[in-house]
Amino acid sequence: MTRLLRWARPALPRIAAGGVASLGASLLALAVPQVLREVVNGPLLTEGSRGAVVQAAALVLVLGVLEALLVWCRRAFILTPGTTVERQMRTDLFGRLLDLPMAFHDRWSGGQLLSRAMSDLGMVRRWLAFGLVMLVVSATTAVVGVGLMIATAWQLGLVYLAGAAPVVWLGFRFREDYKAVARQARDQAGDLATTVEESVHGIRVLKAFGRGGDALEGFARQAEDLRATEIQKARTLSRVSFALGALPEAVLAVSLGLGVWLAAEGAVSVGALVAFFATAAVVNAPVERLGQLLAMTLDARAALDRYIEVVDAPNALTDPPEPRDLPEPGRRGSRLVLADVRFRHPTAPPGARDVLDGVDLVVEPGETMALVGLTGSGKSTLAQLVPRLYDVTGGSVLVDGVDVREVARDDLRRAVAVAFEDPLLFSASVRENVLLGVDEAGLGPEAADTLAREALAVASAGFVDALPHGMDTVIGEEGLSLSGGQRQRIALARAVAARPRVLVLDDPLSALDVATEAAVTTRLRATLTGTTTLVVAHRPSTVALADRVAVLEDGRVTGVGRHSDLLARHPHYRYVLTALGSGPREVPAPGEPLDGPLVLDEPVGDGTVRSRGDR
Ligand SMILES: Nc1ncnc2c1ncn2[C@@H]1O[C@H](COP(=O)(O)OP(=O)(O)OP(=O)(O)O)[C@@H](O)[C@H]1O
Repeated sequence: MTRLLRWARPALPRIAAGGVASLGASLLALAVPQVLREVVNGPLLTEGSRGAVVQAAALVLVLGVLEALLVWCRRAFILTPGTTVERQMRTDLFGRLLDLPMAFHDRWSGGQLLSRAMSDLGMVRRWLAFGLVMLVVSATTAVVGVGLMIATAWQLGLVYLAGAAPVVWLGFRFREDYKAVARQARDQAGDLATTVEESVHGIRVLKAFGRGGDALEGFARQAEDLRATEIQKARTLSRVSFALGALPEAVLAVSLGLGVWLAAEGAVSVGALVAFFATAAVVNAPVERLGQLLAMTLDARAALDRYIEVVDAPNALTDPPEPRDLPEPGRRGSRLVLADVRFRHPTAPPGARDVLDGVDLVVEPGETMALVGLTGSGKSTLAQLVPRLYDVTGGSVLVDGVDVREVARDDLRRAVAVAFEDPLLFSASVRENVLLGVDEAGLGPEAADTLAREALAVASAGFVDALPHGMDTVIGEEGLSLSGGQRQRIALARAVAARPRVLVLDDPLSALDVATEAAVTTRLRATLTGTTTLVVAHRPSTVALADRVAVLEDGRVTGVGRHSDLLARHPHYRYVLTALGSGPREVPAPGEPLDGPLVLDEPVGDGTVRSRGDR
């Protein structure tokens, strides 16, 4: 638990003050029996003075009031620091999640991360604010109390102490048993959260395939597993709680018999006997509580372990110690070079070949290069290497001659914008979504507004004007639902608005109909002068956006050239286009066989698209 110091250090003075207050309250409780001893041995048994009894009663009252006051102080001291530590830990976790590379996020499910950020940290806070202090105070009260009991009547005190031996042994056994189930329960709760998250995310698919019942069954099974683990936890705890409750009581029964005999023999005074049992009553409560507190500590430890696993997850994709600035781009734009690039996913099975196996590609300043290859050939992977969402495992990616690993990630990602095929929009207004990659403060609200409008116009997102509040309409998960093509156009506008040096488009027009795609393509070509663009293309109409095409085959680029040239001399390119099968086919003339050759739209120099109807 010492790892918690990293976050708890600023809160330690208040926690320690709370601990001192709590300890004071417990010691005051232990002082009451000592007053009783004096009363019994003095005024009650010998002098019979009424005044002395009243004095003692007043003292007990004062001690009681002080004890209550100190308990209140403990709460006041401890309540805030726990919540502050929790907030800081949660913020650090979120910051870390944003910083960790894609390779980390590929491996971790959303539910596991969510449960670590929420319920695990809640557990740590409760332990810090209550468990830790009570554990220290209970243990100290027990030790001081037993010391007092030995001092009051040593024979009886030693009997009580002998009863502690099995308690310690039980405590160690409990620790071993409980530790494993505490961790298991937290992991299962994380899995359950993952199931909820995935099912809500994929609710459309579940409904469409009528799999709601199966999903519910699977969820119920997981929930039952979690319940069984919680029951196992409770059983383990109840065993030790029973022992911690029953053992001291049994020892007290033996002590009572022995104590009466010792008092009859005159070996201990009646006052000492009364004080011994009154102290034992005070000590028994924290001893009984120890099981609960130990369980809470082990739960908090499991929660902290899970938190630390994320916060301390290794991150190999970091900023260089001395980041370089990208040089000013040339008049025509930036040059993108992939030199002998190799890549394999960290989760790739052993023996699997590298996804990229020595890719060499040069995208000249201001040029638009389409990347074409069979499905699974590594096009998206290659595209993600440019903004450093993954790091190459060999070779290098260079923007204007500088290796992307030598540039600070924020600088690089300002220079390289990406639009993905699956456009993720945040729960925010259209305007905020479009301006995500823009330094709005530096630009001013009016210029930012104009930029957003222009970017939306380039992406042919005129539909935004018809939304209830135009650009201020909230979209995304908690806002208005948009069609796939509408979302793609907003994501494209977001990439365009960032005014990057290098634009990476991972098939961002796939959901558009051919006419809209042609309109977007034409506008993009007119806008992209001075921007170097790499576009992953799945259909010939997207290829039309490009000046040149690169063919990705077996992890290498096996051909680069104009679409028409490649079509003429690159068999794999022809095969890929045929295999994709998404290119427009010419309507066959009456009598012409239906399986005629594929006819592709061909890009012409000025960026417009001409259909090759005259084959
Ligand atoms: N996160 C990942 N972890 C492990 N392997 C992955 C991961 N992402 C992709 N792959 C594998 O890498 C290979 C290339 O995938 P990639 O998505 O780059 O292909 P692609 O050419 O873009 O395919 P498509 O045309 O279908 O979009 C595939 O074999 C895929 O299974």
